[in-house]
Amino acid sequence: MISILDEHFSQLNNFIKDLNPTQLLILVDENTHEHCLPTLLGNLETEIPFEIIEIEAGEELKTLETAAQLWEILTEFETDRKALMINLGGGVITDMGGFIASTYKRGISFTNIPTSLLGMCDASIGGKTGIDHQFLKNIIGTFAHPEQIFVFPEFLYTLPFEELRSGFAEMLKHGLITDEKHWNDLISIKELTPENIFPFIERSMKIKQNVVEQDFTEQNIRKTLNFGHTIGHALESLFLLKGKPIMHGEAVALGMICETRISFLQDLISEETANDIVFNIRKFYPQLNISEFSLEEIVNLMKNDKKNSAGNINFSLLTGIGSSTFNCSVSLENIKNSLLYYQNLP
Ligand SMILES: NC(=O)c1ccc[n+]([C@@H]2O[C@H](COP(=O)([O-])OP(=O)(O)OC[C@H]3O[C@@H](n4cnc5c(N)ncnc54)[C@H](O)[C@@H]3O)[C@@H](O)[C@H]2O)c1
Ligand SMILES: O=C(O)C(=O)C[C@@H](O)[C@H](O)[C@H](O)COP(=O)(O)O
Ligand SMILES: [Zn+2]
Repeated sequence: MISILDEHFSQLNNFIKDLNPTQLLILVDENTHEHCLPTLLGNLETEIPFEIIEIEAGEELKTLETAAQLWEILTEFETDRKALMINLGGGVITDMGGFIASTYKRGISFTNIPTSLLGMCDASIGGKTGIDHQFLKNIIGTFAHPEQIFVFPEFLYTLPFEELRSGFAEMLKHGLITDEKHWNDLISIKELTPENIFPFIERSMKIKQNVVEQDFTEQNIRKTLNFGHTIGHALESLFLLKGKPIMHGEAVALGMICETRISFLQDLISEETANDIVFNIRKFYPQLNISEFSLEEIVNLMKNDKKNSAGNINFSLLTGIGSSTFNCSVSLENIKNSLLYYQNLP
């Protein structure tokens, strides 16, 4: 269940009262510690003992090493199975915290309080938890639902602009795969500010929740939520590997441009529609230089995509603005063409 928090965080307080956990473990990174934790603690009304666990911010820390440290901290705290983990942060914190909670002692309860736009519209919802390993995105993880998700949109006021723009890419994806009106509303935004985005956050959350409810473990339709990620994740991994990490949303925007082009090359959409989509994505995202990466490196990483089966790289593609399909096999030629197309965009 998703609740939009009131100014006193009453829904969260009631939830904790009803659950009555033995301990609260509040996971934050350095930025959410500074910008979001004071608001949470100022509103928390409970006698239940709590511990704050802070990790450094960034995708580079979404690793097995950090996970091991967190499991160790829980054993030091003598955390039992009736504890509640509260993940207060962006997608890195909710992915990592959900993974720790769902594996420690075979699973303790956790709840997500997303603080980034990407977290609110996407990462906190749907129960995909995980960490990266050997630079492969989310390659180790679980499907585990948070008890509840509590959203406080005002947290976005301290989020840096580039992070807001990163989250906006997943919102654009939601429009492209299921809802033309949502897409049109989003591309009409002139300037990416929290106020301009607020009216559309709930729609994105609902789109994600609705898809997940139909296919929690990603056997079919949930794969559409991965549009832009086959190429996006491969490039995100490569940038990470080279020590120049890009934001997840930037990678998704890049991936959506390439995979929109592939949707055209596969005769699923017209060139006019593809160009229109690419034009609108590019209004928000600067071009990334991917010329240092070879096709072979990119395709090798795609071989680890979780949508693949029997050695086939499966893409989720667009069949229009607001409609999509999945399990599409794409020739190496078309993958290459889409990357060259991106590289040569004016
Ligand atoms: N599980 C899923 O379904 C899912 C969906 C999409 C993305 N993801 C994952 O989510 C991650 C990306 O999430 P993200 O973009 O939120 O990254 P993030 O968690 O690294 O947060 C981005 C940055 O913003 C800071 N921050 C967060 N909230 C803030 C606030 N209110 N004020 C100031 N600073 C704040 C963070 O400290 C961090 O530096 C990736 O690892 C991606 O793979 C998971
Ligand atoms: O929830 C989903 O399903 C998604 O695909 C949402 C994506 O935006 C998200 O980045 C997700 O973490 C990707 O999952 P993965 O299985 O490709 O690692
Ligand atoms: Zn994503």
